[in-house]
Amino acid sequence: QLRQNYYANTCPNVETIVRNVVRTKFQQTFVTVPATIRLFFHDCFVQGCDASVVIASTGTNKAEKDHPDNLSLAGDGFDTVIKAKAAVDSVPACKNKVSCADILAMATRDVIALSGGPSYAVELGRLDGLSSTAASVNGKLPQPTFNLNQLNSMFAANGLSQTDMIALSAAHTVGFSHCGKFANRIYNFSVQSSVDPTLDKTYAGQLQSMCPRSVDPRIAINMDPNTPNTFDNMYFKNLQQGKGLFTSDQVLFTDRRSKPTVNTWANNSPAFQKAFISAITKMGRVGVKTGRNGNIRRDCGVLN
Ligand code: HEM
Ligand SMILES: [Ca+2]
Ligand SMILES: [Ca+2]
Repeated sequence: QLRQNYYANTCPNVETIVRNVVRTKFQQTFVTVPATIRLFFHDCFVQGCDASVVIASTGTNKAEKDHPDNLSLAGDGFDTVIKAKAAVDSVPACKNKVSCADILAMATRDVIALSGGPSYAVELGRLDGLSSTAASVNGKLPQPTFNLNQLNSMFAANGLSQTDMIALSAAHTVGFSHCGKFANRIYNFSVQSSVDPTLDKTYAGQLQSMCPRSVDPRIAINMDPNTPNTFDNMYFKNLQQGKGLFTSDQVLFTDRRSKPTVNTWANNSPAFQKAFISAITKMGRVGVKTGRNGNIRRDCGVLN
């Protein structure tokens, strides 16, 4: 059972310590923001929010982070967790008292606020997981080609509603995507149309020029063409204009079941923020480890 102020007696300043590290890192590079948010998402959807995604592979174990779906997780998310853990552990009373899973949850809350998103109280009390395997990632993370039914069923498997799924998808209001993740929408889409007809034509042209056919696979582009560095409700306004980058983004507007929610949040930022806080708080409860199912990792990248 998670709760706010979980560390009030063991490490009362933990939230300040983490926030200071995250702020410094944010000032060094904006990528800290999207990298940390996505890391939290990929952690929670595989074996629950237990920092299993942070574990490094060893000679005998291929860890989650080396599964194809996680190879594009930006290093700055991992770095944020490692640095915050070091700062927490440098306080004697706090040493080995705060889980890596909770540090990731706090850092995610902090980067969202730093980039203009809503501030919220974060629930704590997760233990770190005891295993991490690439095989366990199979089928657990959504693909950019997913339709609404596929998105809904994968989020429902984690106790999240369609409304939660739409709110959480708005995390694509910050950050980057590699060209290969949406190339199918701008080249050879179908027999009828080489470009996905749900994509705005001008935007499709811009995507083609930023991502030519044989582009260097390392090239990444902003997912929000308007406010890439602000955590705002622009994501929904973009969808209304056919500027959703992935099929899984644009479908939220093209499917009549989710369109009303997109329209509401495009016009009402406070309503979006409220829904986002509720959804990310729920996501933070997925598969939480307690008792003998977890521990406090000494090194976030290595199982104790
Ligand atoms: C709804 C289904 C989702 C799909 C299909 C999806 C898919 C993707 C893909 C393909 C990328 C680009 C990765 C790359 O090429 O580097 C991406 C990036 C990102 N995703 Fe999602 N995602 C989904 C939901 C979410 C959720 C729920 C969150 C967090 C709450 C999230 C946060 C992010 C962030 C912040 C980035 C940018 C990462 C960076 O710049 O390093 N996504 N997502
Ligand atoms: Ca996990
Ligand atoms: Ca934005």
